[in-house]
Amino acid sequence: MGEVELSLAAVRDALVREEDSIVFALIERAGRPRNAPAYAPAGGGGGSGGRSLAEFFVREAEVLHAKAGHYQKPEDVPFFPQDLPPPVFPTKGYPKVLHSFASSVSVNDAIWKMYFNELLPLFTADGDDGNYAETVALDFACLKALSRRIHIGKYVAEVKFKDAPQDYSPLIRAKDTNALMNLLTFKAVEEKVKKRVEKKARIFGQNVTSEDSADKQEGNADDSECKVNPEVLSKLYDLWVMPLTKDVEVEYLLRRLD
Ligand SMILES: C=C(O[C@@H]1C=C(C(=O)O)C=C[C@H]1O)C(=O)O
Repeated sequence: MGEVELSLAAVRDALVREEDSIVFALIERAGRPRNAPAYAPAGGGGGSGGRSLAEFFVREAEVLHAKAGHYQKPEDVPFFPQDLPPPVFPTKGYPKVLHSFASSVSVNDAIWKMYFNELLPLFTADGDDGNYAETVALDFACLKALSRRIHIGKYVAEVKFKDAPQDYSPLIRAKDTNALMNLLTFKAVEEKVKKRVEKKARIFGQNVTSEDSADKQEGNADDSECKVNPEVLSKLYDLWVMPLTKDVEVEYLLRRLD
């Protein structure tokens, strides 16, 4: 997010753009089999600290990204924030449109568990091709795209609060999590989001040849030919991405009047 003027339409546009990154990242990861050894804790020694290759990779990658100036914005949240180094180069700063605590709101632990325990088995084929280093780099791309999308929920919450402080403030003071959740939920929007990500998976994930029929170009490819099953995208959003985005919204709102 870079805009100073926030509107719900602009924030929703940002969420729509993130869908493309998520669908493409999943398509890329689905090009490899499960590769389970990349997720098994390593034996001691060898510099791994006993961690799995996946965890080792994300920790080391985040150190590099932090040095390059990443993780300054509230929607860019590291999975391992402890002891990250400061940027080595000057960063430009960003417009502060959120409450100052925004950067500390994180649901990355839940995203991490969901990704490795629930999602990976749904969209990767059983198997082991030995390409572990490539595999964990692709996992990092998936995790980053998911985390960014979900933490944009902070901006969604800020806009919703600004649009109706009289509705949100009493619920925030009463710490009424359920009522806040109901107030910020738009079921009709959620249904559209699910349909759209499913369609994106169908269109982005088809095999394109120079002889494609018009049908295929309109997204009517057979689902079994898609690189990621489109229903997995709809399920991912329904069960995890949207609920976690709303958890971010609630967590942000609960502290909005501090
Ligand atoms: C993000 C929003 O808040 C909620 C969460 C949604 C989502 O994660 O896509 C969609 C609608 C709302 O229930 C929104 O209103 O756009």
